[in-house]
Amino acid sequence: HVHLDGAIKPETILHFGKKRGIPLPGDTVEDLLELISYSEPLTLTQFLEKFALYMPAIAGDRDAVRRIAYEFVETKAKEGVIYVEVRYSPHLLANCKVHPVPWDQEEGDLTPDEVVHLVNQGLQDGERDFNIKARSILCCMRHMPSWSLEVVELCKKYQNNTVVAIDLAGDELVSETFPEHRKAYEEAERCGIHRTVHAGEVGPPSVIKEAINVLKTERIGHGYHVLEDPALYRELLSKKMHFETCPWSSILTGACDPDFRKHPLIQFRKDKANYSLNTDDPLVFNSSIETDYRIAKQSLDFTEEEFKRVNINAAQSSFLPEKEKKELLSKLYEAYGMVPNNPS
Ligand SMILES: O=c1[nH]cnc2c1ncn2[C@@H]1O[C@H](CO)[C@@H](O)[C@H]1O
Repeated sequence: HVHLDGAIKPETILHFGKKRGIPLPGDTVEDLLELISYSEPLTLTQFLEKFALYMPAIAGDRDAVRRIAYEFVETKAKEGVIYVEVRYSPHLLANCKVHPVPWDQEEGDLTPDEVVHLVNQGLQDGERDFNIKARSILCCMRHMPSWSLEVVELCKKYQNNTVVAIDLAGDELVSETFPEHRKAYEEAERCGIHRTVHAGEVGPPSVIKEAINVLKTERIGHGYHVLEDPALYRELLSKKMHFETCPWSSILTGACDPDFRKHPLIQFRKDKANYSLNTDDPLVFNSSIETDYRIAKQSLDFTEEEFKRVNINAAQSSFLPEKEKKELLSKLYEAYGMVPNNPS
């Protein structure tokens, strides 16, 4: 679980800000990070406002969009990741055929459709140069129901051309789930497009229930607040529902109590739930996968065995076609010194 637009290199933001004459809140990487990233809890809404500080430098520029995708793959390869599903909203990177045009940009000629094409190119160039596998997930935004039907159409158009799934991101407390989101997810299911939904990150268990029963989601983005509904939690445990958890993010967005002893991951681990460890928005959280692993190890007492189990869960719950999923699992079993087909 990682957002492309939350995983941009600060150097790249500075480069395009300068090149395009777009004012930024700082001239050096240090100054920029000082304002964009943070390390004490805010609310999810306050966190989401951070994107407005730097997205104008990237959105609407073809080179920038292709480059952030390419560099993303490079960063993940350096972190030792061998497979990643990166998510973003095509509309938030466009400046044409998108209403309203985001980030106070002037109208231009980069459409959401072309954004997906450019991200695909960047990801594919990255796959080739850095020798890992990258797929993408297109996000609907909670507050922008008018974009959702186009999002699912883009998923269809680019299905298996890096795009493997649809997501619903943004502030889950904004309102009830709009009918347009429901229609987009219905169409996704009909067309065999995988589905994940941000739910129970800061919202109540009812948002998770709706994601499952109405949006037919196959994974839950975050999902920490499932623990407030023990019956729902038991049901999801028995169904082996996958939770895409993001430890450091969960503290900085105010989703979870900053006291790690009370963290939902402790319960998930005890119950051997199906979950993964993820970064979410490493630019804004000034982090890498190392940060989240360190928290799991030092504050949540994770063992080597649990790390392995969690990554095998992640691969098993990935949105790859079966054959590629098997190949990914074999690589993990081999790296972890486990006997294939008989992971113990
Ligand atoms: O933790 C999160 N919860 C909900 N929405 C998020 C989170 N991180 C990022 N985004 C939202 O998803 C959009 C597409 O990538 C981002 O622009 C941001 O608005």
